[in-house]
Amino acid sequence: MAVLVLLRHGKSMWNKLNLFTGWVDVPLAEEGIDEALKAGERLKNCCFDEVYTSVLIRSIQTAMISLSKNKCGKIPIIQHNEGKMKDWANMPENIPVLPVYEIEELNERYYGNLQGLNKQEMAEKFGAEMVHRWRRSYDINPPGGESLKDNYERTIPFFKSTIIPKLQEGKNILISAHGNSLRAIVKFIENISDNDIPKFEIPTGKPLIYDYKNGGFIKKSDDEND
Ligand SMILES: O=C(O)[C@@H](CO)OP(=O)(O)O
Repeated sequence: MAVLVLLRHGKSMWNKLNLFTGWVDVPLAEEGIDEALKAGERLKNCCFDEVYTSVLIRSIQTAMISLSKNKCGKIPIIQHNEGKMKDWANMPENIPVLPVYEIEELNERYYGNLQGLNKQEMAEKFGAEMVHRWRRSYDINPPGGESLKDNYERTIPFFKSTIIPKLQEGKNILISAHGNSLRAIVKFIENISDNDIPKFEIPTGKPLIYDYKNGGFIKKSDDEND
């Protein structure tokens, strides 16, 4: 058996300003740092074997800050291209490294022309229903951006080819990513339909914990022990 934890990054500076963010590399707000610490407290006894983030700083910060609370004694080390960084990346044998991989396929959906614009102002300009469809539907693209389906089609092949085999090996995995790349993963593992996915939201900084056994995912309740 293995454990999979999905953690949406804590509130970012642009979440606070209600701006469409997408691939803009915005850091956590103070509130988001606090959420990451609280998530770390909840996960402190979860002994991860590998950690995956997107390449965006808000997901990397959330992973590293939450791991600062971990009691399993491993040192999270962001892995770079071994070829170029081999000497630098080499850690002394006696350090229990927790490898952290930055993965582009885990990025937030690309919000195209909306990035940097205010969500409320866009609702006033284009209508609340239209903006809700851009934000939460499965196959409607925001102007110049990715639909959730596009996001799914880049995130799930990575999840199947890299994460599932690790879980099958019994490795405990933390994925620190974004509202929409994680909605894609939850859609896949919980088999949520295209019609139902618009109703599904993932709050910032609140871990979703699954046991993985016999090829299936069993969601754990918020207060269940690890
Ligand atoms: O703007 C974004 O990148 C995302 C997440 O903050 O927004 P939404 O939740 O509306 O998809």
